[in-house]
Amino acid sequence: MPIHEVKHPLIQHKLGLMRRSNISTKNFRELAQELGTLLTYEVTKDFSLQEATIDGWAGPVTIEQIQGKKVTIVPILRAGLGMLDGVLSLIPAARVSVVGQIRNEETLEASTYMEKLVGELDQRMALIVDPMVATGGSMISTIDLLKKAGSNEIRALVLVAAPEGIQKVLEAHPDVSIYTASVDDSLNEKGYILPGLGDAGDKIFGTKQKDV
Ligand SMILES: O=P(O)(O)OC[C@H]1O[C@H](OP(=O)(O)OP(=O)(O)O)[C@H](O)[C@@H]1O
Ligand SMILES: O=c1cc[nH]c(=O)[nH]1
Ligand SMILES: [Mg+2]
Repeated sequence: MPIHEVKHPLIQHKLGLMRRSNISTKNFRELAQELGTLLTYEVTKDFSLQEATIDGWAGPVTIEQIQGKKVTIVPILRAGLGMLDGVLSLIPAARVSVVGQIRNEETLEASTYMEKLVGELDQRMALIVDPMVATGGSMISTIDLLKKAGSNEIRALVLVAAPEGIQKVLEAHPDVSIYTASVDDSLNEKGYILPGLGDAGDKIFGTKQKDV
């Protein structure tokens, strides 16, 4: 299924806390990382296990391991950095491919300003992280460039997604699965998600808090 709205109580509780209008930068940042971790738990649920026999304290023991699963985490700058450490806490050996996308606040079009990808993308699952899918432009542009560079297995972890953006992403890339803490209601006239979180980048980095 390409869209997974993860209804785990911890995820819903923490997302609810992030929606408070008076939340501090510190608290917003902590919750974004924690949700990054919890969504990673969900997105890795179908990773396959292989048996291996190791030396245990009482002799040989058969254990199960995730083997041969290469992953690259792809934070979309800036706001995706706010979830990166949370994802890395569960997949510490993952390589990180950084993509910078900035949305023009007038036209709402995304443009790429940075692209630093790891090698062997055709052999890795790419996990894109960004708190928001609003119009979907930043996500589509990121998936486009990953595919051009060789990615063939892509999943996205987001905190809040608008129905309009989900539809656009899945029309453009039906093979990509999106894991989100919430499918929200709509976009406002400025392209912000309702009820949403406000401007996620500004809240994570402590830059200007504007009314959206
Ligand atoms: O779905 P879209 O309409 O493209 O909007 C979503 C994008 O907007 C935000 O980034 P922004 O461009 O504000 O950059 P920032 O992370 O540096 O604040 C957000 O983090 C997404 O990347
Ligand atoms: O609601 C939104 C939409 C785009 N970017 C954000 O940070 N928030
Ligand atoms: Mg922003």
